[in-house]
Amino acid sequence: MFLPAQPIYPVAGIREIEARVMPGAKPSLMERAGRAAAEDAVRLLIDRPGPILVACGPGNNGGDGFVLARHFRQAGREVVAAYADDPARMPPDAAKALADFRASGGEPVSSLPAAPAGGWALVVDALFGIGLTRPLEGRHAEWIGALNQQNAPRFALDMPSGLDTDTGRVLGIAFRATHTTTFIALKPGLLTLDGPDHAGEVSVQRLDVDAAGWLPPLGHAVRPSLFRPQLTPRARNSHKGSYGDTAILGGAPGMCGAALLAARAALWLGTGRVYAGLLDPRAPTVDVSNPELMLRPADELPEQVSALAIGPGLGRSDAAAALLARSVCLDRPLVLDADALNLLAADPALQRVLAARAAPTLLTPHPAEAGRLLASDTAAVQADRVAAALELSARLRAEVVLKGCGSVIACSDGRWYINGTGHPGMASAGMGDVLTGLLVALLAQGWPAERALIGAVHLHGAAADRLSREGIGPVGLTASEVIGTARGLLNGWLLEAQRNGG
Ligand SMILES: NC(=O)C1=CN([C@@H]2O[C@H](COP(=O)(O)OP(=O)(O)OC[C@H]3O[C@@H](n4cnc5c(N)ncnc54)[C@H](O)[C@@H]3O)[C@@H](O)[C@H]2O)[C@@H](O)CC1
Ligand SMILES: [K+]
Repeated sequence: MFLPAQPIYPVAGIREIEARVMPGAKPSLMERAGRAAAEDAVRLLIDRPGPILVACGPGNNGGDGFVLARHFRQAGREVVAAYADDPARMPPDAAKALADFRASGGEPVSSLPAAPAGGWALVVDALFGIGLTRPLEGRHAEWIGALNQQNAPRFALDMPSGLDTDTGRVLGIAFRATHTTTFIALKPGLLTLDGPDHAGEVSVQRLDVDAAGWLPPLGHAVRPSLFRPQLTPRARNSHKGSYGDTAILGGAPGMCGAALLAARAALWLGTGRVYAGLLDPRAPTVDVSNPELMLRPADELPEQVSALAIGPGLGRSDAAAALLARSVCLDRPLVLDADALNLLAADPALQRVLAARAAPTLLTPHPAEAGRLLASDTAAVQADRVAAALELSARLRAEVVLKGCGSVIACSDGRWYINGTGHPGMASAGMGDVLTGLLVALLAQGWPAERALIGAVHLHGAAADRLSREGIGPVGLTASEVIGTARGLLNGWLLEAQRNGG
C-alpha cells in the first residue's frame, strides 16, 4: 500500500539521464524500451487474436516502435508497421531498429492501412515521444485522427503523440491511449492537464536505469508514503487540546455554507476544537447538523488557535480584507483559499507581508486564482502548471497546490509533486472548501506544512475515487459526501500503518 514515491522528470531531465546512461548501455536503451513495451502489451492489453498495427514516427520513438514490432513478429504475431517519413533522416538507433525489423522479414507500409475485418488486436502509437516540438499537422495529424477512431486497445510508447511532455498540453491533436508505457521515469505531461485524458493507464518501465541515482529528482508523484511518518497512533493519554484548535474564517452573507463545509471537514478529520468565524451578521449561531462546531462573529475569534484557514465564502468586502490582513499577521500556520487569494492578488503590500511570515503559509488556488496572483491569466497558468505553481510558491514563500486535473503541489525550495487521485465529479460546488478544511485539520494536529498539503490533496481525491467506485459520482457527487469517506480513509491508513509497526 505505502509504495515509494515515483520521480517525475521533464524532458531536460530525461535527456540528461539518457546522455549519462546511453554510452555504456548494452543492450541499448531502445532495445530495452521496445522489448519492455511489448511485454506490457502482452500482459495488459492484447486480449484477442488478429494483427497489430504499429505507427512509427521519424525519431527514436519510431525506433522503439520497430523494436516492438520485431518482437511481435518473432513471437509469431502478424504485425503491420506503418512508416511515412524519410528513412535517410532517421537517427542511428532508430535506423538500426528499422534494419532489424526488416531482417526479421518485416517491411513497413507507407500509408495507414484500413482495419482488417475483425479489427486490430492492438494499435500502437510510436509516432512521437519526448522529442515533439510543435503541433502535429498534415499526415501525422491525419494518422492520429485515424488511430483514435480504431475500436481496439490503443497503446502509446513513452508519450501519447501530440501531448507535450512537460506540460500535458495537446499540440494540435493527440493520440488517446488506453495505456501508456513510459520509459525510465514519469513525465509531468502524463499526469496533469490533458495528460490523464490521453495517457490512459500509465506504467513505467525503468529499463534498468536508476534515474534518481543519476539525477536527483525535484518532482514526484504523490503517494501515501510521502506522509506515512505522520500516521502515528494517538496516545491513549490525550485530550482534545492534544489535537489542536482551528478557525475557519469566511461566511459572508449568502456564503455561510462554504465556511461550514470547511469547518465540518476540519472537525471530521480529527481537530480537537473547530471555530467558524462568520462575516454574515445574520449567520446562525449553531450548526444543527454539527453542533460541535463553535460559530462566532468573524471578529470575535480566539487568536490562540493552532492553525487557521481564511477564504471559504469570504467575499471581497472591506471587512473581509481587514480580516485577511489580521490573519496574515498571526504567527500560525495559515491556509488561504478562494476570495482570500483574490484579495491578496489585489494587494501587493499584503503580498510582501505574507512572504515575510515566519509560520507556514499554504495557498490553494484554482488556475484562475493563480492567474490573478501571478498578474497573468488562466491560459498562461494552464500552459505550464508546474512552472506556474513553482513561481507562485517562490514569490510568496508559500506551499501551493494548483488545483485541477493533476493538482500540482509546489514548495518554495523548488520541489514539486503531482497528485493522481480524484476525478471530474469533483468539479462541483464546495469541493475546494472541503479541501481547505481537511488541510487545516492536519495542520492543527501538527503535521508539517508540506506533508499536510500532500496528505490533504491525496486524501480529498482518494475519497472521491472511493465514492465513485460505489456509484456515488462522478455524476452528482457532493462535497459533503467526501468528508465522511475522507475520515474513513485516514483511519484506515492509520490502522494499516499501526499494523505495519508505525
Ligand atoms: N534517446 C534515446 O536513446 C532513447 C529514446 N527513446 C525513445 O525516443 C524518444 C525520443 O526520441 P527523439 O528525441 O528522436 O524524439 P521523437 O522520436 O519523439 O521525435 C523527434 C522527431 O520528430 C520531429 N518532430 C518533432 N515534432 C514534430 C511535429 N510536430 N511534426 C513532425 N515532426 C516533428 C523532430 O524533428 C525529430 O525528427 C523517446 O520518447 C523514447 O520513446 C527510448 O528508445 C529510450 C532511449
Ligand atoms: K508515442
